[in-house]
Amino acid sequence: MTFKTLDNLTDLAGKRVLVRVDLNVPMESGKVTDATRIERVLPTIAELASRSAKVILLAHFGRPKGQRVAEMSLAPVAPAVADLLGKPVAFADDCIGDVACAAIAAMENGSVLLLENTRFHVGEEKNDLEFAKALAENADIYVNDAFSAAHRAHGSTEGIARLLPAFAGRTMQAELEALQSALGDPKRPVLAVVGGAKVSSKIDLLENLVSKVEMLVIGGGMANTFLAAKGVDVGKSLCEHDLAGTAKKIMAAADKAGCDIILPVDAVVAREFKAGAANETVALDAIPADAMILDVGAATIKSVQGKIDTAQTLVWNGPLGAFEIAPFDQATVAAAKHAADRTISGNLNSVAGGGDTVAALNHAGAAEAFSYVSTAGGAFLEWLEGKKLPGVEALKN
Ligand SMILES: Nc1ncnc2c1ncn2[C@@H]1O[C@H](COP(=O)(O)OP(=O)(O)O)[C@@H](O)[C@H]1O
Ligand SMILES: O=C(OP(=O)(O)O)[C@H](O)COP(=O)(O)O
Repeated sequence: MTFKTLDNLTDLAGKRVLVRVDLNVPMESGKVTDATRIERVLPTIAELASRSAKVILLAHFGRPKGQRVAEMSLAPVAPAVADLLGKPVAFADDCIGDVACAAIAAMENGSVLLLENTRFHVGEEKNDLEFAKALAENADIYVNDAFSAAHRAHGSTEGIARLLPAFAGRTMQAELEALQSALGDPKRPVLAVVGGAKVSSKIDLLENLVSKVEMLVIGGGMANTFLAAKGVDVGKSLCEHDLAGTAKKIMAAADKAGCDIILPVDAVVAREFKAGAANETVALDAIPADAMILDVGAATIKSVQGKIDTAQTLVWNGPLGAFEIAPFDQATVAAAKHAADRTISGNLNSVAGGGDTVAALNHAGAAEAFSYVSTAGGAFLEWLEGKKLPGVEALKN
């Protein structure tokens, strides 16, 4: 590794250490429903606190686009971090300016403070120098432990690393080492499963991914955009119709690269996005105009399991359906269990990543069996493509 780690830091007593963590955790009614990302950053926080630093946590939540959106406040996450850490975590209502400055000035050595969502400021996503300077002026040292946000060139992931002495946290270090050992030279054939809801931010990745893997299953909300591009009427499903051209380009690139793209052949549809909503499994030419696809159907599950059987390596980001609301978790759970079984029997190297994907694997009881579970989704897909991640690059000497 070409960057400095916590091992390169000496005499931390009283130092203000700004630690970028990824607290973009799944939440329901103000409660954290999957704490994996929090658990992963505890070693860095605990180590810095035990070395008497003032530990200032910096993170984003959701995509508020520079606005103060109450539902995207990090305030409810502070007690969840405190519970798992076993010590108090104070909260400041802003990440820069007087509020942040006063909260940091009040810190004792070895204490922990969480600052409000960095994305409440437009300067964060613009990677604005003034915003990064406003963050940096409250600290002596910067530590980045958010591998899962390292594909974003934002003020708190990239800009600030150029303004303060910058170090990789324990999780950043561990994620890069683990991904290299699991996927640096993967056994082939490699199967990628990509689903979920972040269609526009992940679809471009697929164009390069098809030249790195032999098979690509597209499920979840992502599949709807591909189905629509192929002329399927997807009704009221989550779908980015304006990305039809991109979807076609990816299918053409896959053809050229010899990558087998597997799209759903049937769909579970409902008229409401809620647990227990009345639903039916239909063929693709029978999706009602007033319904939405919330999961892939039984025939698709079978086909995905068949692909898992032929793969030596599995890379998975994004659930196959809206797994948080039963019964639309069925395909994700069935595929996860199947991959877990094959991993346990020694036939598959399985790597999964992404905040919701990890939650889905935990929900399926399959996470423990996977060869490696990364906290990162988009970042690990970009890493897999061989792209340089701005948050990692900025840490290099
Ligand atoms: N067909 C679908 N329609 C709507 N939402 C879906 C569908 N399939 C999956 N999702 C949603 O995708 C979300 C996860 O996607 P994403 O954020 O891309 O994954 P990750 O965080 O693992 O990278 C979940 O909240 C899930 O409900
Ligand atoms: O949840 C995240 O990424 P993921 O959905 O790819 O796992 C990260 O916190 C990055 O969030 P972003 O995709 O809104 O920049």
